[in-house]
Amino acid sequence: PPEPPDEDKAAIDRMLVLIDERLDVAPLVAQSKWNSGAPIEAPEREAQILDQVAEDAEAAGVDDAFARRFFDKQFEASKQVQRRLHHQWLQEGRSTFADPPDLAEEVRPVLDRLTPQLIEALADMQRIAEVEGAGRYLEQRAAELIQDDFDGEPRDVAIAPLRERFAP
Ligand SMILES: C=C(O[C@@H]1C=C(C(=O)O)C=C[C@H]1O)C(=O)O
Repeated sequence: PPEPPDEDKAAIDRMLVLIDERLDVAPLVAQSKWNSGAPIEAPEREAQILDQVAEDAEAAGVDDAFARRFFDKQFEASKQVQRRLHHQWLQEGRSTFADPPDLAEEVRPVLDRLTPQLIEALADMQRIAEVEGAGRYLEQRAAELIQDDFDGEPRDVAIAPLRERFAP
């Protein structure tokens, strides 16, 4: 079957690695919220990120609805990891963590640094979605580059907006 050009494969890999990096932050968020008792859902924080996304997406030529849906799914994947971990810790009767990361000072800035990189990667994905073989390559590499924690469910959620857009 046809494969995308090397350059497009590299761009897909970059996107998948960024998704994985973002998912890797979720356990830190979960730890800090476990200690503070802050809710997993932070709608005003999501809205703030989406405002930034709308601006940056326009500048990068990324379709606004695509960018919004993509980030919504990254939030959902992160919250899924957080909920699973809190559930696990509750079952274990875990007490608070000795040295949790600070959400505002340490954890959210990591996510904020990933946001513009993800938008650049989205601009590539928007173009590559039409390339023959891109969907197949995406599927294959997602399994290799993104963590399969919690039966790979957060991974599936995170890549759904790409899957929907990519040609098989
Ligand atoms: C990551 C957090 O938890 C949730 C997920 C978010 C995200 O993935 O960016 C944002 C807000 C919260 O709904 C957070 O509170 O920062």
